[in-house]
Amino acid sequence: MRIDMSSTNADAPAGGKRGEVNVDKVTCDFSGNRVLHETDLTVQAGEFFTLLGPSGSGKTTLLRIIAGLIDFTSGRVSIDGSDVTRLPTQQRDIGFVFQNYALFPHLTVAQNIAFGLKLRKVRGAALTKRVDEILDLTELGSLKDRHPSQLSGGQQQRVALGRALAQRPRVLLLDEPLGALDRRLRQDLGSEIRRIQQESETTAIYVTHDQEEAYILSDRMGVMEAGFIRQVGAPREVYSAPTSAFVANFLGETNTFPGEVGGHEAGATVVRVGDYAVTATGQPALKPGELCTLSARPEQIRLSTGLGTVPAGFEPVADVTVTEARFFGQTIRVRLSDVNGSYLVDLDSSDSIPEPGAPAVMSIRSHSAVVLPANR
Ligand SMILES: Nc1ncnc2c1ncn2[C@@H]1O[C@H](COP(=O)(O)OP(=O)(O)OP(=O)(O)O)[C@@H](O)[C@H]1O
Repeated sequence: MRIDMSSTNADAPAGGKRGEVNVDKVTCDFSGNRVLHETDLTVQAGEFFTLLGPSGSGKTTLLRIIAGLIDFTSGRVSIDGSDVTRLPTQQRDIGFVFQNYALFPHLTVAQNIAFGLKLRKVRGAALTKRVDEILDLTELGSLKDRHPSQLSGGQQQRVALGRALAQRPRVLLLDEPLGALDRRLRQDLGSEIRRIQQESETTAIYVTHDQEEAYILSDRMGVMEAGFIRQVGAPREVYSAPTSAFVANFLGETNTFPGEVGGHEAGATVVRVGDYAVTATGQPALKPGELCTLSARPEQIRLSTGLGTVPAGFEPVADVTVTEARFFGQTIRVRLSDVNGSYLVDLDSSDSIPEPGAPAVMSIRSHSAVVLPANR
């Protein structure tokens, strides 16, 4: 279903979709503490962009600055090329969804959705048509006469989403909207949010600390730490090519090995780890002899019993000892260690389960590990 986007609200800029957001060198201080540092961000019109990061990294602050809810120290926010830095929230043409649904308890689902439209003087047939469109989009038609107290958490959040979209905002801002729901519902409603965003062609900026949610939903994501956006990219790109140890670790389990750059060949970086040499990607500017860290995801690593049994296409990186092996259904999760630290490898569930104390060789798929600057 395509939703009619013709609107009395701000129309699309000539020749394009609406809702491009630009954040330009935004700095924010609270009581003398800097919580955002000269932050730049561009979210394309129609894009689903996620701000992902640990608690306190500045995600909500940045979202609220885009919304116009916070006075910040310096910088500029624009939507569709117009500077909105000094424009009040209600004139920014923005929709919000928060963790606590904030529905009007005395109004039905349909009345909640109609509320903002009525404030904007939408009446009669136009009002009914738009409310029906939103009930279709959010698949709430059969619940339209219920009150919020008669709905599940997931249904209430769909009403909140519908209410936010009813006025065809240029940008939809969502702050941990699935935070109060259980895991299963989070996945289902996450997919729903993505579908609704795509069908309504609305730019979405979504805040979460849950990387799985970010993967499922996002066209691109920005990973935040301590008031900085550390890396921006498509989920797969950021997962497989992190540019810092923080991003590598925050986006999932990873193994790190202290190494030294051996040289560069054919666009790859050869890293020496102890007596071994591994072909990896990233950091072409590091010079031979410079210290670095090699980072590899558990699924990029194989275990073997000796050098003669390293699989084709893999390169040995460390001689280790098995410390623990556990069956996890789809995988066997093996913990290992050597003098440099501990590691994690996922084996296929059909592999044999290694015994604790057994020696093993870890090897990495060629060109799959990432080189990071040392100590980052
Ligand atoms: N009104 C405020 N006054 C003072 N400090 C604040 C205020 N709001 C946020 N902060 C601080 O700013 C920093 C960033 O907070 P923010 O809420 O943006 O983080 P977050 O990444 O969204 O975290 P969470 O996932 O826990 O919501 C934190 O250190 C927080 O304590």
